[in-house]
Amino acid sequence: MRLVTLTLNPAIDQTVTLDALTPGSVHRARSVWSDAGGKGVNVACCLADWGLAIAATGVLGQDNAAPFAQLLAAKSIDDRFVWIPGETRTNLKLLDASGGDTTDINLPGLEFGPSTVEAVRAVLADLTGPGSLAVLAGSLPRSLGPDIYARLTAELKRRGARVVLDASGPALAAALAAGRDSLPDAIKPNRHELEEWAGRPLPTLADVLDAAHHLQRSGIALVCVSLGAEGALFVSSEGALRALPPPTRVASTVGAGDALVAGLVAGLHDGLPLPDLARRALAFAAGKLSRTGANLPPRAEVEAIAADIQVERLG
Ligand SMILES: Nc1ncnc2c1ncn2[C@@H]1O[C@H](COP(=O)(O)OP(=O)(O)O)[C@@H](O)[C@H]1O
Ligand SMILES: O=P(O)(O)OC[C@H]1O[C@](O)(COP(=O)(O)O)[C@@H](O)[C@@H]1O
Repeated sequence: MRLVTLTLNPAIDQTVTLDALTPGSVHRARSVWSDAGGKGVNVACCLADWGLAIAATGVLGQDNAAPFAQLLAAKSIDDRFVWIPGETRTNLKLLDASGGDTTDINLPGLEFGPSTVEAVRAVLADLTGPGSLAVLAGSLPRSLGPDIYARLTAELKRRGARVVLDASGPALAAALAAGRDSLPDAIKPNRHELEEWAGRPLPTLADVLDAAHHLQRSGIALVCVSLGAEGALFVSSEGALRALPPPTRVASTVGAGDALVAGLVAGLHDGLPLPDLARRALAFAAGKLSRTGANLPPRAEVEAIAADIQVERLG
């Protein structure tokens, strides 16, 4: 199965560790480090660590290319990015050492026009066909309309590929408003993104489950809702279940959602039944949490984490 990820708005994640984050005051950082990332890049990194052959495409700036070129080469990811003049954005991640919380400041990113979109579409057309799987992930540059994921999903589906979508806001809403044949095969909103789509708060697990069921019945084969430290909920034709994260030493939560998506893809790749797929997804997230950057522990360690993950059937 050919696997490809798309990142239209990648980022260099600059993580700044502070003793404590106090808005409005001067901080002296304890440490700072940078990781080339962005949602599809991170998914590709985790899948490469797991041992799958993977291509990554999207749009990157030529002026700060080195960290991405090095990362993709180091992980043997097939680099199919479209490189354009300018700098890929840097996103700030403020890690508060007192409580362990991370505050994300995500910048808008490089803008580009229709000819760059055409170049990306051509790469996707070249990389996908019947049996392939594409992950479309992350925010969109401001120069693009919110229907880009909906259009790309429809094209990929027509070509016989499966689509996993990790998006938010209007881009997610547009993709979920498509006709049944053009819907993504799997989505992974977090609770907040699902609430935005639903247009109402979803305070209880039953509320989240209702919204996820609604989406699954509308034609999305697999709906996974990530719930941070509370784990994740999975709904497919096999039923609904919740998986609980194992006790984990958290080095960085940045990219945990992307690792979860990578675990879903690895599970879909192997045709796992829903409970095992959920365990694998949570194990990818837990494995990544123990490390900085989009890095997984060795495969045997991830498998051992998966074996211990508690899964409970819902409703
Ligand atoms: N603080 C945490 N403790 C344990 N597991 C976590 C924590 N934060 C995230 N996770 C794991 O990572 C997954 C994705 O995290 P989440 O924050 O929901 O994603 P996103 O970054 O997309 O919002 C969760 O489903 C959970 O398994
Ligand atoms: O594409 P967006 O939504 O702007 O998010 C980009 C950010 O999300 C990340 O991919 C991390 O995402 P998660 O923590 O949700 O897994 C970072 O690498 C990047 O800074």
